[in-house]
Amino acid sequence: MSVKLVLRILKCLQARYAVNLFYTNAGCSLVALNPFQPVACLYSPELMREYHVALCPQDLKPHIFAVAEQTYRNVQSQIEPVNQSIIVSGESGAGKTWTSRCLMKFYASVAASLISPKGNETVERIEKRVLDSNPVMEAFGNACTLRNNNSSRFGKYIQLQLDRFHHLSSASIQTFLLEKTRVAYQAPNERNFHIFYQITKGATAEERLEWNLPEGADYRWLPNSERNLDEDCFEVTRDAMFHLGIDRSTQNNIFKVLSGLLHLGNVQFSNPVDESQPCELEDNTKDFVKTAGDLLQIPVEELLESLRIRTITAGKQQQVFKKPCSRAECETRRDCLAKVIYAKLFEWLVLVINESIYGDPSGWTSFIGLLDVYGFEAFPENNLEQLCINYANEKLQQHFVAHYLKAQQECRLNRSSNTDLFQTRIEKALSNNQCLSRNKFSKKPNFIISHYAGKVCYQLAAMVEKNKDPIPPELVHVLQNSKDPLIHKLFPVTERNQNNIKTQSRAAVVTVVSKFKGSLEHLMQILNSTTPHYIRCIKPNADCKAMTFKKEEVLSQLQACGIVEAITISAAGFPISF
Ligand SMILES: Nc1ncnc2c1ncn2[C@@H]1O[C@H](COP(=O)(O)OP(=O)(O)OP(=O)(O)O)[C@@H](O)[C@H]1O
Repeated sequence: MSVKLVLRILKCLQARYAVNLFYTNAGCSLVALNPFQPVACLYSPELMREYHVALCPQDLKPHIFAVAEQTYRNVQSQIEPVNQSIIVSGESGAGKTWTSRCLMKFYASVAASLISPKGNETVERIEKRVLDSNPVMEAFGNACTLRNNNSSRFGKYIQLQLDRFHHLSSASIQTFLLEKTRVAYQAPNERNFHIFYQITKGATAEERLEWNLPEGADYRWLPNSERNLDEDCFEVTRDAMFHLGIDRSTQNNIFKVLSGLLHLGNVQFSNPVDESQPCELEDNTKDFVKTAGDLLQIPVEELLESLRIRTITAGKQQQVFKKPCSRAECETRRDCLAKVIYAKLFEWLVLVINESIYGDPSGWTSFIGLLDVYGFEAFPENNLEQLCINYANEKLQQHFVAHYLKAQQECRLNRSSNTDLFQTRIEKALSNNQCLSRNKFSKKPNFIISHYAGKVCYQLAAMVEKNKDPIPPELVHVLQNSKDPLIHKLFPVTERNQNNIKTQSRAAVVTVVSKFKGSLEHLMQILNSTTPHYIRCIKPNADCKAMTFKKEEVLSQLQACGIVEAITISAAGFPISF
């Protein structure tokens, strides 16, 4: 592509940014530069109205409301495909969540139903419930990272469903790939999910007593809690949960379980003197395991056994042996227990939110889908998470290219049982694929994929294990036996696994990739049946500073979101409108 054109695009974006023009049309996409400061009236109700009543919203300044209004009018026009989707993409901190929230507010305002759902004024309006899903999902699914104080650690697709009068009648939410490892591990200078800080900072004296959270107590899984963020506001989360139908007693139950996880994180093991014995508990952590057991309503002996002892069934007689776990295994089990509880809790919350905003399909005739998806990622070390994210980006880019430029790209991913075999299978499956290579100079097993946005080297170590995401059956068993009503609901005893640890361990493993691929394919089917609109969020500088535009950083993002590539493929190039 011509260097001149790239420079022209950059110059244009920079000039506009300098005079507070954050949105620019680039052909079929809207480029959204993050202002990193509040901009007066940029999202006011008056401005929403202006775009809503405009004769031709596209003639007004480029804005996300112009995209939103155009999308809404497409639905009203009833021209096939009636259903619409807005794909909001960009790297961490670029402004996807902010943009999605503003789009939801726009639709909650312009597509507000004239009467309350079910004709009952006391029932919370659907628009409010849809908006209330944001603080709840953000409290449980967002965290402060090096790149963004309020980073979404999951992908989200929300479908706003409209009735035949084009009023918002219901909605549904689908989430992808929650970064559950964060519960038990936070990178230096990063934090755990916001909700943990909200409960430790915002609980009342009475709740502190009940949840066993004394003021100023230290938790290993709660780093950097001295940093106070706007996102630490517990009351907002609680109110939103309440409006979504999660009553105070269930909330109490949730927070108690979360406190149990914090105590679990403080449990430390030490090697036993006699190796045939289970690991010992470090002296200063004995109280933590007891409190964790109390809060999770699991007898402490059972909890300790599930963390320290593996059950093996062997021989013709199917004899059951018990083998003490090593210290590292105990720690992995402790972390796994926390992750599995948190992931199930998040899944359950999404289910509750969906129930609260659900509408019978006979009540809606069209929809507008908003996809807030993590952008292309390339770190010094990349693993399964990046592979999944970049695979999703490949799919979306393919969709973008196919939709506008009718070109094709392919990138494949398989699963296997161990690192070497996996490497061999990848190489075999893709032997004729020029997009695959390997860093032969690295001692670590790896493979490189040439994505549309650049090459990424993936480390194979632990990838296969991460993909299987194994949960020791003893942990499932102990959770199924918990007396806590919420945990009981999250881990029901099914007929298949009742009292049968062996069956659980042999149960078909649904890998992370196969699950992710399945939901992605489902999503792509939906997107393919809609008219797509693209909003490409760009982070003008990595330091999140206002009024700072770094050309190289913007350029690499334009490349990563495919705008530069799209212009390259398109001989004509995209028009840029001011
Ligand atoms: N339009 C905007 N106006 C003012 N500030 C903004 C705007 N968009 C984003 N920001 C600022 O940038 C921060 C990061 O934005 P946001 O959380 O939406 O990023 P993101 O792309 O969703 O990141 P992640 O992928 O990590 O979740 C916000 O917390 C906010 O401070």
